[in-house]
Amino acid sequence: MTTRGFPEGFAWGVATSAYQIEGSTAADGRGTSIWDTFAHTPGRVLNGENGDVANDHYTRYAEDVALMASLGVGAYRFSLSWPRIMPGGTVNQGGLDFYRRLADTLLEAGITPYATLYHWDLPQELEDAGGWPARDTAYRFADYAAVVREALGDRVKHWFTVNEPWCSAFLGYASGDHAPGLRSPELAVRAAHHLLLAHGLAAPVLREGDGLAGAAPNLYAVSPASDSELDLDAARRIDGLQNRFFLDALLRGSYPEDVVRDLAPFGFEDVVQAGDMELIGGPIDFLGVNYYSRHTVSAESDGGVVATSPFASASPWPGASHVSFVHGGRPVTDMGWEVDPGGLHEILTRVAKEYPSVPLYITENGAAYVDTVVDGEIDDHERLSYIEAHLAACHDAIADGVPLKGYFAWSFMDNFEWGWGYGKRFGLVHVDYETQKRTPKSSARWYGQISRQNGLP
Ligand SMILES: N=[N+]=NCCCCNC(=O)[C@@H]1[C@H]2[C@H](O)[C@@H](O)[C@H](O)[C@@H](CO)[C@@H]12
Repeated sequence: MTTRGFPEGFAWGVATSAYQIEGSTAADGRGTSIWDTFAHTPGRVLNGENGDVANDHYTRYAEDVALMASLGVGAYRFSLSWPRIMPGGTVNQGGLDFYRRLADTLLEAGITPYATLYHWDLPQELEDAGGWPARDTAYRFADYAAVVREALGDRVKHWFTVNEPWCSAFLGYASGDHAPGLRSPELAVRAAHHLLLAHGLAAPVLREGDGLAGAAPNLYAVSPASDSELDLDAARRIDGLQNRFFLDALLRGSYPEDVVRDLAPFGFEDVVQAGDMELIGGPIDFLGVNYYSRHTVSAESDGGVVATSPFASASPWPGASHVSFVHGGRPVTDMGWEVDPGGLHEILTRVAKEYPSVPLYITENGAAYVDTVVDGEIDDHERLSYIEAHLAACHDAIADGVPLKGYFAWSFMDNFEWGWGYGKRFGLVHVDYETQKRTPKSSARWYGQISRQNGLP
């Protein structure tokens, strides 16, 4: 019974990424990625875990697609492994064949494929040549996009260029929490621009013919801890670095002046070259929004950071290291992230109101909670409630005029949670890593029902 229906054709999906689920990291010509290197570096990932096997999705993809179909979801957002497709800069048909098989299996099951080209697994040889701080990497990404478009464009029509460029740039090159694990704000600001330039160069390639493309930034609602001038400025800085830097560039083709000013001490002025912003702000068919939580910030001096790995990190906030993240008094998930569905409504209505109109997808939303298996069943009511509350916020946003076209739950199944390894479970489907057994949690069955009826009770 649906009392809160969603628009006809709304895409109900689940999402994953290559390094987090595929495994088979040396199969069929795959090259090394920066996450292979990072995860195999002692002290970088909790318990020394890595993606060598992960969910063994590379060999079990048909089983996983059948499970998706049985649940009733209609769309699947996955990522392509750049080092599987272009190891050493050369086209690897063995890697492309896997994604041809995966796309064909999805289409046969009536599931629409949405492919992300970059979900953090940069080929190691490109990192060795300078990584995202090096401008040339953006041009290598455009070459990769052309190969992908040519090989898979007959099967895949929906493309996301880069996933969460904020994470790749600031967790990868400033805090060191993510691969390649560097701690240089100067490199991070260069990486942020070149990830957006990569998007700007690749989007026109992916949009040729009947291709549709966008990017998938991670956006947060941001609140000051108080209405003091210092806290208001702290919130401005974090909102600028986290949200407006990416939204302004992608949707207006310019960077916010206050953020450019805050980043000037790190050499940001020298990174942007003539023509870059026209490319970055070029036409897209939709924008993905990854939303998880709200930041509540105060102007403390401890440079507090919402941890993304269990190891000590530097600040991922160049120009705002004096900021501290405070608890807003809301329930938190197993990641320590506050549950705030109102923040999703806030972000969606803000993008719709303040930026040029563009169709939106929720490309990631979900929650990690500790799951307990009882008699082979997992009753993950907290995760189900989290998703239900955020879907209600989506429904309200649509009613308020937001052109929201779909929602992808993060994640289809438990997977490798970056610096935390396998201990943080986001999946609608439970994975027993000893046996690779998949078990739908109560949230999976519930979400499949919502998908089939295209609405909430
Ligand atoms: N300071 N600080 N900040 C902490 C912010 C970390 C933000 N992490 C994400 O948004 C990642 C996104 C990713 O696409 C997916 O691959 C991850 O599995 C999920 C769950 O973690 C989310």
